[in-house]
Amino acid sequence: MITTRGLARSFKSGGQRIDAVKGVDIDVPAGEGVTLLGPNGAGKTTSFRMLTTLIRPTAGTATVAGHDLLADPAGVRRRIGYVAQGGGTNGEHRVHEEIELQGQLYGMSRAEARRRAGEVMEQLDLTELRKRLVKTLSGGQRRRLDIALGLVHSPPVVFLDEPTTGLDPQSRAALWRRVHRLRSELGTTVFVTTHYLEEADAFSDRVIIIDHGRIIAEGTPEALKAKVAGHRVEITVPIELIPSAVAVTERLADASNLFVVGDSVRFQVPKADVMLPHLIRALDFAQIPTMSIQVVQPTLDDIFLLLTGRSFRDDANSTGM
Ligand SMILES: Nc1ncnc2c1ncn2[C@@H]1O[C@H](COP(=O)(O)OP(=O)(O)OP(=O)(O)O)[C@@H](O)[C@H]1O
Repeated sequence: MITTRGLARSFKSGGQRIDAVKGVDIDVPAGEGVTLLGPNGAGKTTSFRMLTTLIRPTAGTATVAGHDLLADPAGVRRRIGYVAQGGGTNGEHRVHEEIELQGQLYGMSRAEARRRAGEVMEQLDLTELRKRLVKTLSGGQRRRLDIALGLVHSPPVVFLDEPTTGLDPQSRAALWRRVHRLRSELGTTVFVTTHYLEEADAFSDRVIIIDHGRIIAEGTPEALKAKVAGHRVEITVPIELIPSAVAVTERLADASNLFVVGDSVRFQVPKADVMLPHLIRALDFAQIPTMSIQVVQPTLDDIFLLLTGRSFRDDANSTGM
């Protein structure tokens, strides 16, 4: 459904060249739910804007829904739905009017647009809200409307750029459930961007991790996490004792991929239950008071840390997420 080869985009800004996307190869088969996961500025939106014909690539090729991105952008546009960050709805319209207008923009007759609006409102649980003014909708309801607008012309593939940003956890989970339903009932290919690791993990068939404009890993969430063998241990100590805690941990032969994240030392071990008693004794012996010791299953953050040396959360936090 989506194939790209060496897709790249640079921008010129203030006399500088910014290589936002540095040549990515992406393959998304029909019906798959794929997440493009990356920290702020990784190149997610730029990739989406290229694939939805809003900006031209500076290099590379792509086919989207059977149409060549460069040779036939109009063909691509007819076959895709794109739900941008923040959406673009008119607050003064009623929900059903907004969707019907969008349908007419895609060349439908009024009657056809009305029929399709009825269907997508049903699919996204908007029927009860059909008469409401858009400006009175909650954040979650508005995101559902944005998605309805992207689906009105029954595209086989839909691009959702950070669909859950700004929503509370409950609305986020509800939105994902609806997106899932669309996939299973209509077979729609769904390509999503997010910087929420847990959502990428829970809701994707496949995750593509992008960082500084390059794909650094991809696979099912399970396959990606399996690359981090064993358990991850995280010990929190007073910040001035971090170097001593690192030294103690490094002496434990089976600890690997050791990183300092904030006031904690994070590392992997093949078997946490075997090494924890040794670790506790060693920290005690070195007179390092531990505030907490956690043993957790690896997450996608561990993969990111392993590949980049940075914690995904720290990256996201440092840019105000
Ligand atoms: N029009 C533009 N002009 C100059 N630089 C741009 C432009 N659009 C994007 N960039 C830069 O390209 C890089 C990638 O941006 P992009 O918006 O694709 O990232 P993102 O992964 O979507 O980030 P976020 O999660 O914050 O939305 C960033 O360094 C950004 O500042």
